[in-house]
Amino acid sequence: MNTVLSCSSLTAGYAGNPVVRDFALELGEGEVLALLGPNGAGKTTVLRTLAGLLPRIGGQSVVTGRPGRGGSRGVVLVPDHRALFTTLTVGENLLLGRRSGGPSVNDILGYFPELGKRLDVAAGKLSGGEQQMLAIGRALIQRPRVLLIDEMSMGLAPVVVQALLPVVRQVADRTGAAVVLVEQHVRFALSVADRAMVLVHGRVSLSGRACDLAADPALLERAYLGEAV
Ligand SMILES: Nc1ncnc2c1ncn2[C@@H]1O[C@H](COP(=O)(O)OP(=O)(O)OP(=O)(O)O)[C@@H](O)[C@H]1O
Repeated sequence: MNTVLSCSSLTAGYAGNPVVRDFALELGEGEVLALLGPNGAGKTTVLRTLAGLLPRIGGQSVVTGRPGRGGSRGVVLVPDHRALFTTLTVGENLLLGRRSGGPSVNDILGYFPELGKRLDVAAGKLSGGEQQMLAIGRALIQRPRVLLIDEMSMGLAPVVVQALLPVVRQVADRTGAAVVLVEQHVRFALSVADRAMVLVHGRVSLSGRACDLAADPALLERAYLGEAV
């Protein structure tokens, strides 16, 4: 499998103060990683650092493969607050992310047909689930090499999350993007991910195949508590 994202000895944090230490990750084409862990563990800090929004304190983070067309180095982050232009329409929000030679608005509607009926509606008037679709759609139209999704379920009913997560799997399978998914709905996340990591107090306490972690809730619980596993 071609490696898309590789980082090693990554130290991440704020104003030179480390929050995450010695983080290492290698992700291949079309691979989905669930990055799990309790509140304050450093998951968002990892995503923001991988996206280049937060300067690295130390270590390496490299994206390989075809040159990225969206965001820094082809890495696109969908933040937990979604960061939509609420007064612009769905169509306008999508077009703002469009890159020449990249996917069209219609391509994106293939993932989210519901948005097709709402193209002229202001993003701020959409339901929470529709807003999340739009946030992911706006990331996809940038044709990410690496797609980082932070707490896609924030404020959404579990049934909505259950409907949205399979799209993440489809995106990875169809476009070859490597995906890092930060998600509090652990079971749902593990059901679409290939691999998973548990981060506690800025360090990885468990890493393995998603199916193995899903099959061993006691192991996951120990990892969340930061116990040796
Ligand atoms: N802008 C900031 N400046 C300084 N410290 C910050 C900043 N943002 C986050 N932190 C600290 O970094 C640590 C990790 O936060 P982070 O948001 O990465 O955790 P998280 O695992 O994503 O948590 P949650 O699941 O609650 O979103 C916390 O102690 C937090 O207080």
